[in-house]
Parts: sequence; C-alpha cells; structure tokens
Amino acid sequence: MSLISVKDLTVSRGGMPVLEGLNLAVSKGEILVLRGPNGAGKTTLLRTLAGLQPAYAGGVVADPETVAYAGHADGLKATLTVTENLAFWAGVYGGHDITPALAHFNLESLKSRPAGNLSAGQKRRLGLARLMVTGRPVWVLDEPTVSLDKASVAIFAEAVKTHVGAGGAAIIATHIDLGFEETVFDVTPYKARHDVVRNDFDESFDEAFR
Ligand SMILES: Nc1ncnc2c1ncn2[C@@H]1O[C@H](COP(=O)(O)OP(=O)(O)OP(=O)(O)O)[C@@H](O)[C@H]1O
Repeated sequence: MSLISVKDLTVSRGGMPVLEGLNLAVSKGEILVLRGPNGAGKTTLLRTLAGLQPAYAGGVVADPETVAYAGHADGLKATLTVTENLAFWAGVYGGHDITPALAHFNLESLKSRPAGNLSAGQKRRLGLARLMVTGRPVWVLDEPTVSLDKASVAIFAEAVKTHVGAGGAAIIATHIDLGFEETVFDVTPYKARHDVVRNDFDESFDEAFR
C-alpha cells in the first residue's frame, strides 16, 4: 500500500495550472526523484504534496502527519541554537530524540551556536537534520543539496537511505545524481496547456518592451 498517492492531480501557481494529469504513488522503501527543467513545476508539485498549498484539481491521498517537508527556506529560528532548533521541532512533531540527528549531520560541535550564525551549508545540514526528528514517513525535499559540500551531500544521501531502509520513503527534486536506487519521474510531459504562453514569456523579452 502506498504512503502517499495522487490521482489526476493538477497543481497551480498564482491561480494558473502548472502541471496537470499527474498520477503517482510512493510506497515504503521507495525514493522518487523529480526531474524537469527550471520552472517546470517541481516545487509547485512538492508543496502540494506537502499540503502547503491546495490542489487545483484532483487530490493527494495520505494519512495525516505523513509528510516532512524541506524546501528552499530552511525554516530555522535564527536566535535559537542548533540544539534548541532541533528540540523545538522534535516538540512540534512529538518528542523524537535529537541526539541521532545531531550526530548524523555532524552538528555536535555547533550545537550551542545560534542558527543565524551558521554558514549556508551548516544551516542546510540543520534543516535536513530536522527531518530525522519529525518521525514522519515521507520526506518531501526540494533541492536538498544546495549549499552542501561533497562530504555533506554523502551524509545527506546516507540519511535518506537509512530512512527508506527503515520503511520510510522520499520524494526529491534534484538535478544531481545522489546514487540512489530511485524511480525517476520527469514532470515535463505534464506541463499544463494553459501555462504555455506565460512560461514562454521570458523576462528579457519583457524588459525590451517596457
Ligand atoms: N508566486 C508565483 N506566481 C505565479 N507563478 C509562479 C510563482 N512562483 C513560481 N511561478 C511559476 O510557476 C512555474 C513553476 O515553478 P516551480 O518553482 O514549481 O518550478 P521548478 O520546476 O521547481 O523550477 P526550478 O527547477 O527552477 O526550481 C514557473 O513557471 C514559475 O515561473
């Protein structure tokens, strides 16, 4: 049985359909990697899967409290320390131990540092460590490796493998090969017809005619 599925889903941005006719399902142990060019609609789809925006048509089927989402913004509290941030999220999600997350993402030496004083890559590591304290089965991740160095990418990939190996699942938009045994879902063929004109109208063209 799938942990999350969508049937004939249309997702939208600014009230306009971006992708339509989407059918997909993810079960325990599976990693689904979303591909498609910039602006294709991957973020829009992920945000809809995570329940951060409503579906335009069709729907997402998942039990409540299924998805943990990590998007472009890290969602960190700048004045709280690394430990306090993780403890905060553990509290929100139901009290999971933060020790393995601190250890796995090499955050122990930074644990008393306010999140606002971390480097971009360290912030990203903390944002991803947050996933481990949620206890949620489906990790929905939008370009999770941005700002990460090679070693941190490997640490992140290991966390995902461990999570899915323990019966979780992940849906990830990424342009890089993370070495997973994954199912690839290219969103390109699902581009909504209504979106064609708007997407083809690029900014330089716009500038030239102001
Ligand atoms: N706030 C907004 N209002 C209207 N349209 C938007 C808004 N944000 C994004 N879009 C448009 O929606 C479409 C889908 O964007 P989305 O961010 O989902 O693409 P993406 O596949 O994640 O791109 P990337 O690979 O660049 O991150 C794009 O054409 C984009 O320009």
